[in-house]
Amino acid sequence: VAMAHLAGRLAQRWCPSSLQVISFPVVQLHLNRTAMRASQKDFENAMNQVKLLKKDPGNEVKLKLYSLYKQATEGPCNMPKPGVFDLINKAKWDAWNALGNLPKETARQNYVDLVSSLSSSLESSSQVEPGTDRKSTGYETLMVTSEDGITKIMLNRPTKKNALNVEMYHEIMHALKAASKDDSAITVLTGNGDYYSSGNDLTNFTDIPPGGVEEKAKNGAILLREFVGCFIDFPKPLIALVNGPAVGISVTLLGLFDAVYASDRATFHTPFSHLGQSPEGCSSYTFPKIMSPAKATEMLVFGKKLTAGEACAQGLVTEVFPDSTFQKEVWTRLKAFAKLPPNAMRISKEIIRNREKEKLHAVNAEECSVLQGRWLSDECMNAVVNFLSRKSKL
Ligand SMILES: CCCCCCCCCC/C=C\CC(=O)SCCNC(=O)CCNC(=O)[C@H](O)C(C)(C)COP(=O)(O)OP(=O)(O)OC[C@H]1O[C@@H](n2cnc3c(N)ncnc32)[C@H](O)[C@@H]1OP(=O)(O)O
Repeated sequence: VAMAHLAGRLAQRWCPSSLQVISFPVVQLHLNRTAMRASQKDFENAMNQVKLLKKDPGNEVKLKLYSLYKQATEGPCNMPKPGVFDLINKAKWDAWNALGNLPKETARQNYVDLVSSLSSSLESSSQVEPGTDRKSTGYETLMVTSEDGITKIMLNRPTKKNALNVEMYHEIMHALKAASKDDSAITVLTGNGDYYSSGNDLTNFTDIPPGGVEEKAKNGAILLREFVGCFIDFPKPLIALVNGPAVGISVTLLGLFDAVYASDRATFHTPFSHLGQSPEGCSSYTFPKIMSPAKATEMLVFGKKLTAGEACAQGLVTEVFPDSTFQKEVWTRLKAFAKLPPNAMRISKEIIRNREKEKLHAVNAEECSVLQGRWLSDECMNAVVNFLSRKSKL
């Protein structure tokens, strides 16, 4: 009740038609002109574009804009944390602080990318006919952009370390289906902020439907099976850019990608036993094949966390880059890949992957059915309650 009350107060303060939160970084603009680099002009243009947005992009996006602006202009957050009752400033502080040591240049680039995706999605969503699926143009939990033959799907809940809530599962499926049909040659999945993803959002376990926990677990297994199925069936080269730590399902899915590039800040952690759960994303099959059964056991059963270098040595990661040059180096490479003949790439992927597809779907079905049982276990319920009560979320 207290949380709902706080959320209500927050919404009331942030829902006026003006872009209250957005206007904050704009009026506080103090550009350090000596530190200008190539993208400074894009950054300034993006700030101007923000002022011209016709639709309110929502609080989550406004916080993101705010935090990227602060990171890009001032660097990592070193302000004292506002008190718990100073809701707006605390939310802003949290968003900024969540960016950790993200380099100023990357923050500036992310700000520009975010504004560009907002401008196109909010403009075109105002043109769609009534009844058209809004998610084909605007996403709540993702930033999807397409240029230079590359569709980029960016997980965009940085203040929650890009944890996958139910909406995000649906939006990723939607974005993958759209990417499989668009005219891009390759598709990239990455994370916004300091994390790639912290895996399944543990609050997914909290809203219990009238049918009780059994119904919840059954629906979860159906959703998970469909979600992983989209990765198994994805027809174009699918590349993960692991920009920071990855946990749980965001790690296991990597076995279904065609290439995995990682920053040296990334770590790979699948604490399934700690959570009373079991492997998914076909990892019970792909990981032993990729890295040997014993190494897979260390990760999937004992929850050993790997560094990017270790994950690369074990074949889960294709190549590791220093964080400071990660974005520049991988995007140069991806742009070159995207110029290759797209049909040849599809066909080559098909011949590499297709003979495994049936097996992967069978593994996926089995893993989901086992997990459905795990979600009802005391071990799992206790682990979720422990995480959520860590900061009095329950
Ligand atoms: C039964 C129905 C299910 C329906 C769904 C079906 C599909 C499920 C399929 C997959 C099942 C499981 C696979 C997995 O992915 S298991 C792995 C789950 N993830 C975790 O256990 C990670 C939990 N998070 C953490 O341990 C830490 O947050 C962190 C990632 C190590 C970061 O620590 P930090 O100290 O740097 O930051 P922190 O303050 O904790 O986090 C910032 C805010 O983000 C929230 N948050 C982070 N991760 C999650 C998460 N996975 N779920 C929910 N919330 C998360 C965190 O609570 C903070 O929020 P706030 O600022 O306090 O509000």
